[in-house]
This record gives sequence, C-alpha cells and structure tokens, in this order.
Amino acid sequence: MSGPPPAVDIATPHIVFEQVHKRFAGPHGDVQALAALSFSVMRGEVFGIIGRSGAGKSTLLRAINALEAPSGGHVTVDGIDVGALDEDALVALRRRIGMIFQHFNLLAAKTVRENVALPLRVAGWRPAAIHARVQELLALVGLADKADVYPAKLSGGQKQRVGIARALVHHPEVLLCDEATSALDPETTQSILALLREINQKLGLTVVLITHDMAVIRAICDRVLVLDAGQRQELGEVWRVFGDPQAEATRALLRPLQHGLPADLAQALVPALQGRPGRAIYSAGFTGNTHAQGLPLAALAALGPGAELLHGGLDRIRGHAHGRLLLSLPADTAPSGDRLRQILGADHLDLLGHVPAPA
Ligand SMILES: Nc1ncnc2c1ncn2[C@@H]1O[C@H](COP(=O)(O)OP(=O)(O)OP(=O)(O)O)[C@@H](O)[C@H]1O
Repeated sequence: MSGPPPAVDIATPHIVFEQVHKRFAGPHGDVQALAALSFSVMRGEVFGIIGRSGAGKSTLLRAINALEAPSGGHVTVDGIDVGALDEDALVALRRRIGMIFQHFNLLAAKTVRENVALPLRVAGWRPAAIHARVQELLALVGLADKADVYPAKLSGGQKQRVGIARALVHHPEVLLCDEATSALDPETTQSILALLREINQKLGLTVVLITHDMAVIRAICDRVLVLDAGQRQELGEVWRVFGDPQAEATRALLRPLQHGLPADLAQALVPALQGRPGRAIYSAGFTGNTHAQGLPLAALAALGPGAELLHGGLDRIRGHAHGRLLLSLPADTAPSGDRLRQILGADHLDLLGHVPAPA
C-alpha cells in the first residue's frame, strides 16, 4: 500500500451506540432485537461480538452502516449520527465502511479482477486508476496471480480474500465482518484471521466482527461484547472476559472451549474418602491475571513428587496465559486449598472430589 499507515489511537471512540433499540414486527408480536444497547468501539481495535443465535448480532452490525435503522437511540461513526444522513451522505458513509460476508457475495459471471473493480466502476473511477487499485489490493490479499480467474475456480479462503479486497477498495476506516470465516475449514480460517489482523495493523482499520466461533474471538479480537436477547451482558478485553466470565450467557458460550472433566475421572470421583487412602482432584484455573507469561514448571514441581497433572492446558489470549489444569495429589499430604492456589499462582482453585486408592 502507498503511504505510511494511519496512526492507530485505541483510546478514541470510533463507533458509538447510545441507547439503541430495534424492534421488528413478527407474526407473534414485536421482537426486541436490540434493547437499550450502549457501547463504544475504539479506533483501530478488533472488536468481536458474540451471542447465541437470535441474540441481535447481525442487527447490531447492520446498524453501523445503516442497513438497519434503529427504532430508538443513536449510532455514531466518527461522531456522525448515521441515522441523520441523507442518501448521498449514506453512500459516502458506506464507502468508509467495508463489509465481508459468510458466503462471500461474489458475482459468479465476473473474474476476480472484475469483482474487486465493480464498486470502483460504480463510483465512476477511470479504467487506469481502477486497474492500479485492483492490482494493489490483489497483492495485499495474496491473489495477484488469480486476477483473471472466475470465483468457481477458487477455494473458500481465496473467495473470502476477494471479498476482503473488494471491501477495501475505497480505503475504508472500518471493516465489518459478518461470520466471515464460518464457511471455512479451520486451517483456512486461521489464514483469513491472520490476513484480517495484518490489515488491521497495516492500515489501522477498525474491525468489527460477529461470529458464533469463540476460537475466532480468542484468536484475533482485542475486546468482546457478549449479547443476549439484544442486551449487553458483558464487555471487556478478551482475555479478561474469557478468563473470568461474569455473565451466564458468556459461560454458556464458552463451555465448549473448556477442558471438562474426562468421563473416566468423573465416574471415579467421590465427594469424600471417609478415612480411606486416596487422592484429591483439584481444578486450577488461570485467567491471565497472575501468570501473564505462563505457569512456571517450578510451581508444579513444588507440589511434590506425588502430584500428577491429569488433564487440561493453557492457551494464550492476546499475551495472557489462560486455561485450566486438573491435578491429582495424595489426599493425606496435599496442602490446603488456599496454600495450593498460592503455590500454583492460580486465579481459581476448586476441589472437585476424591479418588479412592484401589483396594
Ligand atoms: N427483518 C426481520 N424481521 C423480523 N424479525 C427479525 C428481522 N431480522 C431479525 N429479526 C429478529 O431479531 C432477532 C435478532 O436477530 P439477529 O439476526 O440480529 O440475531 P443474530 O444474533 O445475528 O442471530 P444468528 O446468529 O442466528 O444470525 C431475532 O429474534 C430475529 O428473529
């Protein structure tokens, strides 16, 4: 891309929702898709929105570029109330806000080059300028050699790269991603997420994405908003929200990511040993607060030779170690729960139960 990347100022609100409501008339009465929703997306951040199906994610995303008009409240982009714009101003706003979609929305009868060029043609650009801009964008998304190929000959990941190139033609300041990786396999998802991060950092774009895939949020978002029934449940840095979810809706969404108790262990657990020999089973939770870098192995070694690491693992979310470990310790010599938490530097510690020694 030409010129230096724009300065990223993560402390400046870029998109602001103020008491936004949206009601739809349904066959069984009104549906409240968004309810008194207030939050800000900061300039240059990657902002994720999660919530179960019907929570209001698409309605929220579409309110940013005025594809959906709120029933009440205000959405502002760069201080401009998008609800107050006339048709011409709306066209200008939508050029500043690119959007990509789950099913790519490419025109099958047009080549990659023509698909990316289309918004520039509509905007009345000259052919030479269009050619140069399309070349630049295809190079950015890694498709310089596919310019004359039709979409049917592209993989899903390549189609999404075309979608991204097309979304960037007008040098937008915001990129909206509507389930942009939901139709892709995990490996391709990773490559598209890496591209989105690169674009965010190189071009200083604010990225707002909705997804049902918690792993996507964990991989690239700075902050996350959890929606349920159109209401804000919680909002914060991803490592904090995922490490220590406060809302039941968040806990429910995160359950599939957690290392649960393996079935064989769950069956063997008893609440108390009642004088018999056996082992205590603990769950140690790490939310990125205590060990930003990772759990020192010396902390595990300090538990003594009888300690066993049974299950679990640590992930890194935006530079914070986060996860859960299941540990087994001889019940008669195990330190108290508080002491154990201190030794490990765990943010949470739970005694899950005991396993009696074999008779
Ligand atoms: N055009 C519409 N007419 C009537 N009801 C609508 C319309 N669009 C959305 N809704 C309703 O508004 C609520 C929120 O829908 P929305 O599509 O924003 O949720 P979502 O979180 O994006 O769901 P999903 O993950 O399934 O896409 C749902 O109850 C939905 O049925």
